[in-house]
Amino acid sequence: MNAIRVNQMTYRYKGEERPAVEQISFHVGSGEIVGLLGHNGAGKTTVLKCIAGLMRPEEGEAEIGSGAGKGTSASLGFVPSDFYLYPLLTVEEIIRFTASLHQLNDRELTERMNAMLAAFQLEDKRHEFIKTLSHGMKQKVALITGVIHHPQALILDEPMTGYDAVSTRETKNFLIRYAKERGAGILLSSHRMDVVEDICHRVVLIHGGKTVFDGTASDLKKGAGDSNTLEEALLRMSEESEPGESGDAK
Ligand SMILES: Nc1ncnc2c1ncn2[C@@H]1O[C@H](COP(=O)(O)OP(=O)(O)OP(=O)(O)O)[C@@H](O)[C@H]1O
Repeated sequence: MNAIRVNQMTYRYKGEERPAVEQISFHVGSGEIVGLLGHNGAGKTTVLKCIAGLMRPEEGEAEIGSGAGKGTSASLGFVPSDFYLYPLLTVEEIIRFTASLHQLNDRELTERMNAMLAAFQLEDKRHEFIKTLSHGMKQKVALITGVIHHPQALILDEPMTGYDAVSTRETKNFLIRYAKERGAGILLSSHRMDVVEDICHRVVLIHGGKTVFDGTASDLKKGAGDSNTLEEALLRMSEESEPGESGDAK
């Protein structure tokens, strides 16, 4: 079963001659974590926002979830890289507010919130105002708000930017557990290749708005001249895809 299926998706920003992403297709299976990779400007955020329904592709579509929850907002969790949390609410208030949009009952919500605050070592911050938190703490709260309703598909744009080693480990463990225990599909964009190698079952590499690889990280390295690291593989694959792609021809 698929948590996310992207079918021939093309998106062009208003007034732009070239589409930012073109004919992108891939899927994220239930229980699978997929990394969306690519250099700055490759089109990752555009793809994620189209999948999340924040922008309407000019061609193609994304299907979210399966079974009874298919296509409903309950089946999707999205945490953008430029997430916004109202600064004058407390951590608990903002989680409760988000959960109220999904009609969770109070017992369910309290159990989930307590477990997640504990997983991210934020229990002592529950009554603090958002404005008093560090960026890393806010990012974890944003993740909690994106996942509190237990979506089948979780989409995360750069979820671990600027994280220290402890926060990175907490979040990696949380995502691995979430995908496994709930059978959810997670799609995340990241420039953190260590994270991608550790937790992603597959990677999708886009370059100049087009898919240039879909497979495992180790196959990506093998296919890119037996690269030692994922960074090296990315550089090589992107260079190979350069002629005619003109990803920077804006
Ligand atoms: N609002 C916009 N209007 C016009 N062009 C845009 C807009 N937002 C993004 N783009 C262009 O679309 C292309 C893809 O951008 P996108 O933000 O999806 O890339 P990205 O892979 O997420 O990059 P990064 O790793 O830097 O976050 C880029 O060429 C970018 O300049």
